[in-house]
Amino acid sequence: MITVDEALSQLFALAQAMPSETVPLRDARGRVMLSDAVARRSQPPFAASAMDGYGVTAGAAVPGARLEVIGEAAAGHSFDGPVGAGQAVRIFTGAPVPDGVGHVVLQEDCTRDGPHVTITGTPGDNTNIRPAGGDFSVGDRLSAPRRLTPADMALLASMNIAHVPVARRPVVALISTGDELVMPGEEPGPDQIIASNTFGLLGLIQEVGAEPRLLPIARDTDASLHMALELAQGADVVVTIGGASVGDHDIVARVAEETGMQRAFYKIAMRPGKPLMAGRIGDALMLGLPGNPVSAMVCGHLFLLPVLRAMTGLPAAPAPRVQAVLATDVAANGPREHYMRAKLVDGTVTPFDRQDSSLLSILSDANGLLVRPIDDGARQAGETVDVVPLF
Ligand SMILES: Nc1nc2c(c(=O)[nH]1)N[C@H]1C(S)=C(S)[C@@H](COP(=O)(O)OP(=O)(O)OC[C@H]3O[C@@H](n4cnc5c(N)ncnc54)[C@H](O)[C@@H]3O)O[C@H]1N2
Ligand code: MOO
Repeated sequence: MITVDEALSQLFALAQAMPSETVPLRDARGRVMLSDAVARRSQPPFAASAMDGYGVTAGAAVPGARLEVIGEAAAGHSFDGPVGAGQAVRIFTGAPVPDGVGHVVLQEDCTRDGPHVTITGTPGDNTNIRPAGGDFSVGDRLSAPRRLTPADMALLASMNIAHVPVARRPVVALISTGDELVMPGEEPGPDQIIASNTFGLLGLIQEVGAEPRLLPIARDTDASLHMALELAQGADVVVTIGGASVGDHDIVARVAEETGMQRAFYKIAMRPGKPLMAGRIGDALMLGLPGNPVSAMVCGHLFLLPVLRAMTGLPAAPAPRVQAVLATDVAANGPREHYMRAKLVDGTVTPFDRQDSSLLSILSDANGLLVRPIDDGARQAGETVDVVPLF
């Protein structure tokens, strides 16, 4: 058995980088931008008013000043002439600030009478003027690689970038295996259960912006699994679920190898998730996940997602961890790294009492995996531990 870290390094070495494609900004949410975006303009492109009010010279922003209103500036409608001593311009939020204006006095601090305005309040030190380029300037960069957030999309739009070079979404073929499985909505026989892992993994794959391809459930026969693997051709990653262990019906490793899979490793010193296998099958990376529902999902978080991120150009890094304070004592750990389903609240982590790898209700309740290193001693409440946050 190899360690989780060793397995992850091998997976990163096996993972192929996705080619770049250009997408319209409207389709860029969640995609990984592959090269720096360079601002094509400054924002704001001109000194802009931050408030509705009156633009006056710097010296005129004093209580009692009475000024002649010589024009109006609104967003999209600038006032061209300069503004001098004794003059004011009616101005609105977002309008270019005319030459000569050093202060925008809030209209709440002004009283208008016909062609004049009197400052009746106290303007204060804030000029209410946003300097040109105060947000960003031409040539400023949004650095790549990065997974584009809604805020990034707004920033790119503001930089006048309409198309973005992004990594192609990795296509992930998902093959559940087992005679006992039926799809949700179907009528299971008395000895059957619903293929749940498929949907948990589908969600994880979607979460990182990859493209799941749900294949029919493969039955526990060579022919059925061969057919499923054939249908997976063209995918960038082939994920099988179940049939990875040592039972008579656990045929995935053998059949995949007959199909040309070159195995990189099999079995990890971890709990849950021990019978994980990986290799290459044709041009694709193959990940054979254990069938126990929680094992499959934990392997999804710890291996599949980091690999998909790396394939799209993000740094090859393990699942992010945070530190938390143990709420309860935990017993010494054994020779496998243990990822305990746990609840993380305000920096304090509590493992669930029941840790069986079949318990999806517990996994659904959990929002973190408490990491117990190999042969870690007993730990007391109050000690600091690592937690992999779940989503
Ligand atoms: N003698 C041994 N038995 C087992 C070992 C071992 O080392 N020696 N390892 C155990 C561990 S750990 C795990 S994990 C499981 C993994 O086994 P498989 O990958 O072969 O999975 P299956 O046997 O096919 O299924 C296990 C369990 O999960 C259910 N399952 C499978 N696929 C799905 C799915 N898509 N959705 C929902 N549930 C699924 C399946 O019905 C079984 O109940 O092996 C242990 N055994
Ligand atoms: O490793 Mo199994 O995944 O412990 O249930």
